[in-house]
Amino acid sequence: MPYQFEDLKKSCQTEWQAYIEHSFVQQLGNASLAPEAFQHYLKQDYLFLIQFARAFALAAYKSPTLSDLRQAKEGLQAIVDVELDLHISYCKEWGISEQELAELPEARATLAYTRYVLDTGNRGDLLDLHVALSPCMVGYGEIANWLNSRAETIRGENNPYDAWIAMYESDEFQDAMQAEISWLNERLAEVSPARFKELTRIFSDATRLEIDFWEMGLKQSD
Ligand SMILES: Cc1ncc(CN)c(N)n1
Repeated sequence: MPYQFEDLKKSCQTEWQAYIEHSFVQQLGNASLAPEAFQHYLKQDYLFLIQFARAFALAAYKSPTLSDLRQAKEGLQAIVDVELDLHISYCKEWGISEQELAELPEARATLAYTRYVLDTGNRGDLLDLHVALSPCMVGYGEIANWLNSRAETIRGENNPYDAWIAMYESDEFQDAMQAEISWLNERLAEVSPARFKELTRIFSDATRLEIDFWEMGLKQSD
């Protein structure tokens, strides 16, 4: 049976669920999250996105084909030209200036997660790198869908975090998520059981680091 992205999720079901349904996410959905926790998260996510852009630049370097190279270039461009600009204006709405963002130190959870992804990509090939990136690229889309499926989730102006949910449920993000799943499914269908086992380690590590990122936001730890 060829492997698929769903099999990566099944290989660490407990961790995946702990990531998607984390208290940070639940509190964001029911509008009970402390604004300070969200601001701390937003600041660190700015630093995260910068490193994430570097990971796409690494994906370009690791691309064996023109089509992979184009995909990496588009990913890099989307983060640098769109996502980071959006993030900076969103931070402004939450009282965080661009100057403050530029001077922030990285929290340990940010350092650990982003450098893990970059190191995995450096040591491995393009598939290793994409598997390390996939909890990030797929998880937030799934989180938005999960929040929307819950009766406890408050949507609209009564939830100050509504715009955050809206961003990840947008067609643009959901399409990028599906494209990533398709790319992975094509490659995973061809790997051996031994190779798949290696990839499950990477996927589970990155998922656990996403959990730590939520924890960092919730506890406002540095
Ligand atoms: C930590 C983290 N993980 C995922 C995403 C969604 N790109 C994000 N913005 N930040």
